[in-house]
Amino acid sequence: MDIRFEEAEARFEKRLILHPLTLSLSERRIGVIGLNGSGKTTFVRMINGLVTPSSGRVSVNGFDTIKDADRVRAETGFIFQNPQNQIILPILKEDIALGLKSRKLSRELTDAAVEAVLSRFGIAHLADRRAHELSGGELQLAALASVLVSKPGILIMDEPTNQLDLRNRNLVQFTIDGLEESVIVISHDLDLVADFDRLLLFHQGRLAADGNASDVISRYREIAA
Ligand SMILES: Nc1ncnc2c1ncn2[C@@H]1O[C@H](COP(=O)(O)OP(=O)(O)OP(=O)(O)O)[C@@H](O)[C@H]1O
Repeated sequence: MDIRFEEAEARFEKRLILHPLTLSLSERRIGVIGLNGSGKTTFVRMINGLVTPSSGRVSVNGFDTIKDADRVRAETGFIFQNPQNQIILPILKEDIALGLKSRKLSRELTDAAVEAVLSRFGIAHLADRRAHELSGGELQLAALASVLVSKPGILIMDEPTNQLDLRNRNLVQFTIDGLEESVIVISHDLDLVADFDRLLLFHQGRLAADGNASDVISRYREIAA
């Protein structure tokens, strides 16, 4: 994974939301923390091109998020804060197959890929269930399957343990820990990111700390106090 921000800033209308930022990301597990409204979601949305820089540049594995938007979307899977918004078709296996549509695979290969990704997350038994019948934790795993079926190398997750009970939260943590893909996770759940390779702390639209987890979490505790 090679993500680069070069003096990249984000504005909504004229308001500066993310101050010009220059950094490179290559670690396998990166956490993004900070107070509500500090700019975390805006930052991760700049990585997959959902938010484009109003000046400066963002690139993912050498692809510019504006000029090569399609390539950037293919490299980065995005799991939104509410996984129910991620699942479009009512039946889970059909929704997951949707992620493979652009590949124009045969029915057999599509079915095999869907089965494989559902098994990977231990939810093959939910293949024929309706998405709205799933529990929060099952839905979170289903959202992971629906994104990873198209094999993006980078996974971005916005508060993946939000609203989950302890068991499902642990399940999601265990799943993240076992992923071979690079992951960038926004979380207010500090235990989730405490052993990540690198943490970024945002505060008032600026990168306030960047480094190993214990140092950055300490800084966050000072800011929040
Ligand atoms: N589409 C938008 N239009 C205008 N302002 C926006 C938009 N999206 C976000 N903002 C503003 O940008 C700032 C940063 O928002 P952002 O969602 O990036 O914060 P966050 O750190 O992810 O917050 P939270 O922890 O509450 O999810 C906030 O003041 C927010 O109101």
